Amino acid sequence: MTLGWDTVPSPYMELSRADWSALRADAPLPLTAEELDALRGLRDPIDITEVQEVYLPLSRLLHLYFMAEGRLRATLADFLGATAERTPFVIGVAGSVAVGKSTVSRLLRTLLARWPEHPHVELVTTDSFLYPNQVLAERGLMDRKGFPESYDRRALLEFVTAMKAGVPETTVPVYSHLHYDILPGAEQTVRLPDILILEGLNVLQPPPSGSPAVSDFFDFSIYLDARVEHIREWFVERLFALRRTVFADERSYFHRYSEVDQDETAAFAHRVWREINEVNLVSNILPTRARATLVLHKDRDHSVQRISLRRI
Ligand SMILES: Nc1ncnc2c1ncn2[C@@H]1O[C@H](COP(=O)(O)OP(=O)(O)O)[C@@H](O)[C@H]1O
Ligand SMILES: CC(C)(COP(=O)(O)O)[C@@H](O)C(=O)NCCC(=O)O
Repeated sequence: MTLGWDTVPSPYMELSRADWSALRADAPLPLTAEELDALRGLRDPIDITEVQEVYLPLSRLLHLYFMAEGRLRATLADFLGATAERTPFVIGVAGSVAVGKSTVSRLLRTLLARWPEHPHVELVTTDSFLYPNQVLAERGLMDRKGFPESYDRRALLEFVTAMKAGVPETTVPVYSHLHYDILPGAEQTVRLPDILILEGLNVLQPPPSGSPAVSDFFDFSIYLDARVEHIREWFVERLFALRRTVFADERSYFHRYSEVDQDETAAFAHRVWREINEVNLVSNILPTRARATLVLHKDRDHSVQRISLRRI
């Protein structure tokens, strides 16, 4: 295991997949292949071996951090002569469009809820805090969906603050990928969890000067990383898969792309990637990778081959 300095001092320890997978120890596999199928995102090839070798060690590490955080809270309560407050353990999951954040977040939600303590786990995605298309259009941001300025950052910050302050129940808006917009009047109820997973492109974004960052509330954060060329391939392949499935629905914002030919679909996919998602990745998302507690580096076949873990 290479836990020492390489050539340049780094805040991270680098682990190979083999070293990391040994750290599963005896953590049991609490998931069937059928359950994994139900969690898998479109075209994500994740299988049970990947869960055993990559995500069970992660679940074990998160469990240790979660328990340690509980002890730290008890210590603070002792100091204050008070009883420990019920505060969720907050995990951020960041990374590019199409890198597989939703699969990893849903998988973690299931694995963590099956710990011996049966914690209540809530998963919230930051698309809930995107401005509705009407507001984005008024501000000239329709081609900037997913960029930091396309989110109601104040509302997102208020939500995480409320969670950490122990507010028993709160609601957040609902974003529909089918409609490509916030659904008017719809809301997701979030009951105060033991663990909150907050997933989104920009969850590790530094704050605009003078205000706190969402990530200030994280107890642990995960950045899902891959080479830009590979993510582009995944994005384009996924768009072709969406064309055969979701876009075929007449209510889909992108319905017309289920009817145009392959070349037009390919041109559209490459344009959206090049002009929106790659620009956002390179200018806003990648620079936040260095802020994560853990970085999972995915290969072209989506398997995680290297893990960077922040020293403490
Ligand atoms: N245009 C779309 N129509 C329907 N579903 C979509 C569309 N774009 C993305 N999705 C789905 O939304 C989820 C989030 O996608 P994305 O933000 O790219 O993150 P990631 O791929 O990292 O999970 C994925 O499950 C994806 O399949
Ligand atoms: C909805 C998204 C901004 C992701 O939002 P997140 O939950 O990561 O905040 C993204 O999936 C998206 O739709 N981007 C717009 C460009 C595109 O259609 O790929």
